[in-house]
Amino acid sequence: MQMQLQNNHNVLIHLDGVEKNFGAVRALARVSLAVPAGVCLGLVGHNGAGKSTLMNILAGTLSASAGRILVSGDDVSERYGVAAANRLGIRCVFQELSLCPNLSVAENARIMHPPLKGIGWRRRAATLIGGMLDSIFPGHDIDPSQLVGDLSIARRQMVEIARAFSATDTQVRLVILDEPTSSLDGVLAGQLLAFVRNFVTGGGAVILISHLLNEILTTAGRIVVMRDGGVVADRVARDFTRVTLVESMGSVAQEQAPREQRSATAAVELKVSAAPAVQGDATTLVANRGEVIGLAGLGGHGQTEMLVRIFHGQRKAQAGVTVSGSTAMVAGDRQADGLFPLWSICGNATISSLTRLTKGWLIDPRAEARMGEEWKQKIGIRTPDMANPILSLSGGNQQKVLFARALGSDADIILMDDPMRGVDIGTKQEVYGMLRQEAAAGRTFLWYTTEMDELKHCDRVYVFRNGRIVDELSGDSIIEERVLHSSFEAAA
Ligand SMILES: Nc1ncnc2c1ncn2[C@@H]1O[C@H](COP(=O)(O)OP(=O)(O)OP(=O)(O)O)[C@@H](O)[C@H]1O
Repeated sequence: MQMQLQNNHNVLIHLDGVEKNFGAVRALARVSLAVPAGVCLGLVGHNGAGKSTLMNILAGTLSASAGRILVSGDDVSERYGVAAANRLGIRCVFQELSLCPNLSVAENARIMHPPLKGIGWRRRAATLIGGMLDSIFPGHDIDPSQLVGDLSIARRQMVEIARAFSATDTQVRLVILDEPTSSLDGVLAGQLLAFVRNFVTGGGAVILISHLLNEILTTAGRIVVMRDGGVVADRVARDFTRVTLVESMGSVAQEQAPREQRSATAAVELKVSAAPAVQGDATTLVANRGEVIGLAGLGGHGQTEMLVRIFHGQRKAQAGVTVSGSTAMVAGDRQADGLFPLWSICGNATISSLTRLTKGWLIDPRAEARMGEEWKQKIGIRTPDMANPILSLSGGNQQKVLFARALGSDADIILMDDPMRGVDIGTKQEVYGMLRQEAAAGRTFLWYTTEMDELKHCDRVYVFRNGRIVDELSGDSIIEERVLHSSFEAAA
């Protein structure tokens, strides 16, 4: 099989028996992978399975501890790195976005394209990136002269993707997309996946990493499944169903039952009442004790601002916002708003519970470690030691820590800003169960999600458009068509 792959001219690059260790952690154990041209290769696996590590080796940003890298049958392991990958036309869109926030969109494009120099380079860089944004995301509203730091996380992700596909002197042959749609709403994700299908039809190669299995099943021609640092399946996509894919990842496919209706006789206790700053009519978002309230609509239409308004409303009076109880927030942009990058995993998980963990004037380190350990087990944080740095965790495991921080706190109201970004399917199912239990015990959740499937866990859903609430759905009316209809119709 391996010989076959090496001799196959269609194979762009071949990793053979690649290993990677981070201290005592074996991230990759003898992984072999052939990347063919003209194919979208789907790469799936649980959080911490080794997907990003493998892609970093392919992109040249990490070197393997052992194993070989073959290009057109030649062993290039000794001289492989970022420069070699660039020469080969291999690009990577990393999970943690890598744009410089203090530079404009065009200037960020220039960093990847040294040929854009001399008089007028800024204009040419703007034309290059603007053109690629138009091709991938028709109708986008990103101006190449905008500062990246001023863009929402979704727009940053779009720029990063467009930059990876744009070419000057080297033809783009392989683009690695590590959870590219994690911050995009359904419409933008659809545009990207359509572009990917076109790109591979034209002979390019894409490796698509995603925890959204529908994306993988509808876009990939071949699917590779990783588990615990190894490849456990590598087959044509049509050989998989959603159920067999989940099973090969080591999880059990559970049909998501819709949330049970709350009893009509349950006592109603208002926890949050809030109107968007630009609402302009009497519509108000209302959340009662024990309710799970969804915030939906196209990305960037005021949902995050609403959550932030409620979060601040608990601390400082704000017009149109009433909050009865304490709040905790699970941030959507974990890099910018969520994590303390220099702290340990345990420190990050327990920071919102310090009052409970303090003895006298000091934090009790044993109580803190106990709480960290408890959440490690409860939510499955994959690490040998909770005292390790937070950045030693895979992206999805970092996100689990943010959940642990909020759910482990005493807050009555949990605000969640698209909180399942990068979380694997097995963990998601456990978290949904936890949310139901916590809601039944009296906690209130306000949950902005870009995943339609998650709305069925909500009691009521508010659809946002242009910063305003344009629809309120409950029970059987929480269906995708209705959400999409409201998201678009209201614009007319
Ligand atoms: N810099 C690092 N230091 C220590 N351990 C690391 C480092 N980077 C990754 N690891 C470990 O390597 C393993 C694989 O991580 P990797 O990021 O490749 O997983 P992944 O499959 O991409 O997960 P996710 O779906 O959460 O993104 C994990 O156990 C992770 O904790």
